[in-house]
Amino acid sequence: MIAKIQKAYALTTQGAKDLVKATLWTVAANLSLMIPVGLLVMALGNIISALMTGGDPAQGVWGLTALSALLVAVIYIVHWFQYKALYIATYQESANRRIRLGEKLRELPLSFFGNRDLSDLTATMMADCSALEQAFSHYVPQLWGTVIFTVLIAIGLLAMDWRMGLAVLWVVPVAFALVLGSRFLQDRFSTRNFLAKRRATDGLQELLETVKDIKACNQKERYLQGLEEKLDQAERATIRSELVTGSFITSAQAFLKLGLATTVLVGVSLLIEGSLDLTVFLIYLIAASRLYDPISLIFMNMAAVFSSQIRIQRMREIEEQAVQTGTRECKPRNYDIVFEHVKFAYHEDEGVLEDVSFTARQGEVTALVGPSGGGKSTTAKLAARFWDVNEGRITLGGIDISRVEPETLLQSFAIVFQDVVLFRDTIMENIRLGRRDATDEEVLAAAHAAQCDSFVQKLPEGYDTLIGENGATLSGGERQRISIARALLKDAPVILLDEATASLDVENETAVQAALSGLIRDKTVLIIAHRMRTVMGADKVVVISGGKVAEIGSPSRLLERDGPFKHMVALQTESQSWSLPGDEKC
Ligand SMILES: Nc1ncnc2c1ncn2[C@@H]1O[C@H](COP(=O)(O)OP(=O)(O)OP(=O)(O)O)[C@@H](O)[C@H]1O
Repeated sequence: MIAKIQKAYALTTQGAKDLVKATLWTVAANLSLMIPVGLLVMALGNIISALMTGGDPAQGVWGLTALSALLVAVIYIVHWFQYKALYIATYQESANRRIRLGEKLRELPLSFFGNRDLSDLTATMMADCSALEQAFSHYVPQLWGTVIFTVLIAIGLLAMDWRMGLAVLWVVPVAFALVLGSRFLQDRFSTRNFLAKRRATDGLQELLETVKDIKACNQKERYLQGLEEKLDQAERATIRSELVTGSFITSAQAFLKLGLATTVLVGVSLLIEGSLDLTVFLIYLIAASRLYDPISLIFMNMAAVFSSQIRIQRMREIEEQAVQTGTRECKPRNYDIVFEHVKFAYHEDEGVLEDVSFTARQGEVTALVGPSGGGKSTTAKLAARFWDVNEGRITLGGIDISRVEPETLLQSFAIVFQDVVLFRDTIMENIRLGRRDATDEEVLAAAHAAQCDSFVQKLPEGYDTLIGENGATLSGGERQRISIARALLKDAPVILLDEATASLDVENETAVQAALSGLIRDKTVLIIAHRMRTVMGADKVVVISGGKVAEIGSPSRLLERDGPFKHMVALQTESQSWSLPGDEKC
């Protein structure tokens, strides 16, 4: 049963067990709320029998008061346990769910992120987790707890007097049928509502991320119009969904109240007939007045649980994604990277690389060059197993990298991308990301070698200065120097440089290149370069064009041929002499 609950609600084993516990405590809490009804019936029974027999109606009042005090304590204790089981366990599960999701995301291949909208993923991590937290602390255990409680009470009512039991209970299955029968409609409208809201949130996030470009293109009005439309759609979808759910739930709740009328009618006729005791009648009247409220609550909880299904489904989708696996030991005989007939596509039928074969040797700089969109970055990222190849294989020192667990493999790589990611932390900690256990002295030495000193010294607290989100307060060149410092600190045997010095001015570029030459000694260096100046010092050039290897050789050998490399060099030399129209006059 635990396994089924776990699957149905995307919970951990402990979460499923806690859910059962919370449900049982909810049953106990609901049953404990019937204690006052029992006490009331006892008190009324005493008074009625005293009045009928001419005795003292106040007789036994102290005993009843003492019993009431005891039972209030019982109610309190039961509710305290219910609270603990409901909330503390749920929040614990919610924390576990977030950690589990985070762990899962860490293990997922980048292909997963390429196919998913990142704001949608953030929403799953934040909004879906919070909504499920609410569902599991409020709705699900309450729902099942109240269902079990209702069944128990119904059995009791039918057993005591089946005629009165039926008079109270006949409305329950009809009202349930109304809510369950409308589930299809409720699901449909709540899914539409969910998707419309998600589109509006995505639109809003996109606006915030691209506000600079929208303003620069003077498209503010057009963009805001689109966003307004999305917000309107979300509003309409919410109203429709609430209307559909509300109509069915309220109708079912109103229908339940008919039971009170039938209880009175049947009870009074049975009393007149003389086949029903007055105390029993009172018990049914009180029971009917207390029973319908929890059932109404069941209907509301059912609607909330139905609308949580889409979130549970999304959570399950992520949890069931296949992860990249492999051995946790990687001892290559050297650090040569060999591409053997590699074929790769990000999406089916959209091939990016086709039969790519080359070797990047340890101790050499291998430059990947070629036209934009040709597949250079893809090639470099495949070497670090960011994705798995579709055909062929890539080896590191003879080991097929698809057999090595990605995190283990990445220990051998230091990577400097074009788009540097920085965290809202001090510069010191941003550099330490290269090697968590590095001492302050080692971090400072790496920063110095990457030419960070010149701009860090101008910051108010030097290396302890906090930088804004993704280093928004730093220039492109400064961000790149921090990224190079990270790579220097990591000091890994394989280095991937994606146009690492692209954002630097000539002075800094020369200095950083000097630092990089120290870093790359005896290592396998795969560099993606757009500027031919960077490439000329490489040992080998691999020209990748249209996803295929167009040429391989040393820069000097390739320059002797009349191939694509020579053509690219000629084009770039030509473009260097290009100037803005009118410059000549200055
Ligand atoms: N994450 C991705 N998902 C889908 N397609 C992608 C992804 N990254 C790149 N592509 C596509 O793969 C092709 C090769 O891209 P890649 O970035 O490897 O080229 P590149 O030679 O490095 O280009 P550039 O010099 O402009 O950086 C392009 O058509 C690109 O649109």
